[in-house]
Amino acid sequence: MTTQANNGNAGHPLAPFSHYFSLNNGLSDTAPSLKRYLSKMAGMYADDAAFRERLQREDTLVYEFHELGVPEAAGNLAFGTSIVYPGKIGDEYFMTKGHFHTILDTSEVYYCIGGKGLMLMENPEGEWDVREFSPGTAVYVPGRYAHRSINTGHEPLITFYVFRADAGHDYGTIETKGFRKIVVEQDGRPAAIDNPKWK
Ligand SMILES: O=P(O)(O)OC[C@H]1O[C@H](O)[C@H](O)[C@@H](O)[C@@H]1O
Ligand SMILES: [Fe+2]
Repeated sequence: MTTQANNGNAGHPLAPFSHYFSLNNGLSDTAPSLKRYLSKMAGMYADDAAFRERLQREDTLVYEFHELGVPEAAGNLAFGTSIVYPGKIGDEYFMTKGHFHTILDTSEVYYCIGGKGLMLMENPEGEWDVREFSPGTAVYVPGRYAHRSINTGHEPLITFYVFRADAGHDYGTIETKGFRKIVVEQDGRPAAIDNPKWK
């Protein structure tokens, strides 16, 4: 049985609820997913020519995620699944936009259900890291770290995430500066290299 989140009364405790996500494709059949198509990611990939060429052919679905609308109140947790599809723009793997949390100090956990990939992370102090996703691996994204999921495999990368519901998403910093590193295929393997566009 699946019951929906009670979206009202921010600041009041939610009633208990449960929700279904498929272990096969990460999707829920009881709530719509938010879909991010390639056209929403202009300027984010290093190879602008490859981006334009792909977009002319098709506005590909790069990733989608379930967001249940848990009120952004202190004490609540937001959770759901995220599915990044396999593909590349030039040599750079399909990925999420990535974001800092508006409340910079708030962390997040991702648990990989399917596929293969990396979590790319960096903080304002310039420290960065990549952690591998494979089914069964949980990745802890500490507070202060911007984070981007990257699919380095040939199947959808499916993760389940949980974070403080009032954390907020800061996309502007990544949209204007980018991540310090990008992940590209080199000699058939993923490699984190300096982002030529990083400002
Ligand atoms: O927000 P993006 O960087 O586009 O990534 C998409 C989504 O990925 C994960 O599922 C996060 O937990 C969500 O909070 C996020 O919105
Ligand atoms: Fe996040």
